[in-house]
Amino acid sequence: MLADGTVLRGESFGARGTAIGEVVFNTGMTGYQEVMTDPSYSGQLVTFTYPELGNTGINAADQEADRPHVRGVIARQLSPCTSSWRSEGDLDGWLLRHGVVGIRAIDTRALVRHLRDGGAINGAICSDGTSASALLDQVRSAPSMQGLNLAASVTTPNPYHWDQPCGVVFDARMQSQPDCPYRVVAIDFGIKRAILERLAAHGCEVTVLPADASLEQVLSYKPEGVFLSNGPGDPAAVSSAIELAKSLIALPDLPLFGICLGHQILGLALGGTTFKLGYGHRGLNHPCGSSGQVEITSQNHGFALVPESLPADRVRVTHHNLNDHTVAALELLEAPVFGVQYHPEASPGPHDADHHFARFAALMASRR
Ligand SMILES: NC(=O)CC[C@H](N)C(=O)O
Repeated sequence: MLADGTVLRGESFGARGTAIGEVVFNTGMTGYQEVMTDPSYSGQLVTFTYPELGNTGINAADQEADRPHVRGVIARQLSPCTSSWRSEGDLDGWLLRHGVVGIRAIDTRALVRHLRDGGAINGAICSDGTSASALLDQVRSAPSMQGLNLAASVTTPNPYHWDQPCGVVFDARMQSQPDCPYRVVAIDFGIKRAILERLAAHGCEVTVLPADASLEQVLSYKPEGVFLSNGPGDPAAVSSAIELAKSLIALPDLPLFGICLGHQILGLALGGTTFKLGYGHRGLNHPCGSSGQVEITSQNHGFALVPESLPADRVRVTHHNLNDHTVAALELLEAPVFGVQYHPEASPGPHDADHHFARFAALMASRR
């Protein structure tokens, strides 16, 4: 049920119950497990446009966090294959174990057209017999994504260390090992594991700190570079991080790199503002670029920076999303600071944008 009263009927899978959240859609043709475990999807009911989910089961290597973070899953159909080679079992049983409510046999194409025309909207998946009128009341009283700080609910409670690249080596340009690893502090607003793996593949030894880390805490690790992670919710609501970013930008010559929510926080710290996109960018084939250079990118965001709000004398927009010309990446002219709205770590998605990690490593290398 959507907040506008639209009702679609299907069959339950995963856990039974009621899940209320923002209904969005992802157009990727691979990577359902990575999407479901990406903390940036917290609070969302994700409609998968790919018509069949579950054919590769659940695998340890595909986890972006140690549990699913989507609030609910909306599918056309589940794969009938349930063979036993899968390391952690099948999608249905995994969602059940983690209490995530799913619905299948939904006309996902009709639902996506509805969301595309009307915008992302709150909704519910319900398989516990709640009456339609009670459900609609619950959906209509659920908070809007705008103004929600969800980073606090998914960040790590304690600092931890990460220095493991993933087992797969794609291409020599996609890794580098300096004699001594770069000391990086990453602020965790809901960090994906693949980001930590890509930082490690480019020679970083990462200390991950909670979302509310102070400037003193960050500097106590003597970082050569600071990374601001992806994360769920409204970037403008993560005020402590915006203040932290302002202080980091003001330090002389410290490389700073932000991805998705981290990129939005950099823009906000530079005096910019964000707005909510109609239905967001969630998929694996978004063309981004400038000056004739295009990369195909993995995306998952519902907010974006207002281009005119960025101080033109300090900030250069280096990439635009070529579908709608929104801001896709920026750099600060006076300091080694840059952010990308899309996901260079992919997972899932194409690896075209991995060079952003190499750029961060190069900024640190040149300051040694
Ligand atoms: N993947 C992300 O970091 C998402 C950022 C933010 N929550 C948005 O939806 O725009």
